[in-house]
Amino acid sequence: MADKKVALVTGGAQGIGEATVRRLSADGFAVAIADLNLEGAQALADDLNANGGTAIAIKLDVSDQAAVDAAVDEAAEKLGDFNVIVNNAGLAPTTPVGTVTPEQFDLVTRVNTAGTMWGVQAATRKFRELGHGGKIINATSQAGVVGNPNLMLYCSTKFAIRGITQVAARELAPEGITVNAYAPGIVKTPMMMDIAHQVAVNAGKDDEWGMSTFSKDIALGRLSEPEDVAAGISFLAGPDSDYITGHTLEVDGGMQFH
Ligand SMILES: NC(=O)C1=CN([C@@H]2O[C@H](COP(=O)(O)OP(=O)(O)OC[C@H]3O[C@@H](n4cnc5c(N)ncnc54)[C@H](O)[C@@H]3O)[C@@H](O)[C@H]2O)C=CC1
Ligand SMILES: CC(=O)C(C)=O
Repeated sequence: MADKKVALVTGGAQGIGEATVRRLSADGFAVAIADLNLEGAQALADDLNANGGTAIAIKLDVSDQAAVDAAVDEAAEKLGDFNVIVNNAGLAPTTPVGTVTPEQFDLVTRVNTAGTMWGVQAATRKFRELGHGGKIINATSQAGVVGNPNLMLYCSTKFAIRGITQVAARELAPEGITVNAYAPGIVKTPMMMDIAHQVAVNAGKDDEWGMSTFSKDIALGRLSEPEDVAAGISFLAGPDSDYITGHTLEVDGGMQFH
């Protein structure tokens, strides 16, 4: 048995994933950073290992089911246990109605929806092998709770991820496995900068204007830092959330109330 609990974070090399890796490491987890961007993941692992943490980097494309299985196996073998998966990797192209192509549909659905499903299945298999429960945490979005203009394809995957979360939560509860999701709002990451840029280009405006169009509905009056979301994920990964499953934690500064 490892002396630290073990978490794997997909898309962990930048943005919300990086903040989550840093937060879970500070919480005492050994962390596997699984990302398409191996160089970024390795640099982050090196930084954590040099500062008292325990981390490994794994090159992973979450749309490849066998690769997700192998990443979970590698994390468990090298870090000595497996307790939490954060299915965080995702793609968010701007797709006004009329612009989605079959190729784009396949790519985004394979990464966001299938990638999450492969993560849920791989973690479940590993928890069963190890003979203990665990925590599965999936990235949805405020755009998985309400439809967002210009994000039809992305929204379809983020709504689907809430469905995956609820089904898995009901099925896996008897095995001591909880399954929850987090729904960030507008977070200052490379993904969000790209969306704001695209919206600005379409309107003939600058990036600052593009980002400001997203901030007007936030009750708390500021955009989200990646660390705000990581704090919510830390709660879902830790013991204080043991009696919560099938839930979507909206970490969005109050973008919608229902
Ligand atoms: N930034 C935001 O405002 C919001 C983000 N989210 C969700 O949070 C999650 C993280 O978002 P950000 O940090 O903003 O994204 P980001 O684009 O800044 O970072 C994503 C990371 O995932 C990796 N990645 C991309 N495709 C991958 C694949 N096929 N396999 C493995 N790794 C892959 C990238 O290399 C990158 O390191 C995503 O699921 C996103 O949909 C949800 C709501 C708002
Ligand atoms: C990227 C995203 O999830 C938004 C804009 O809600």
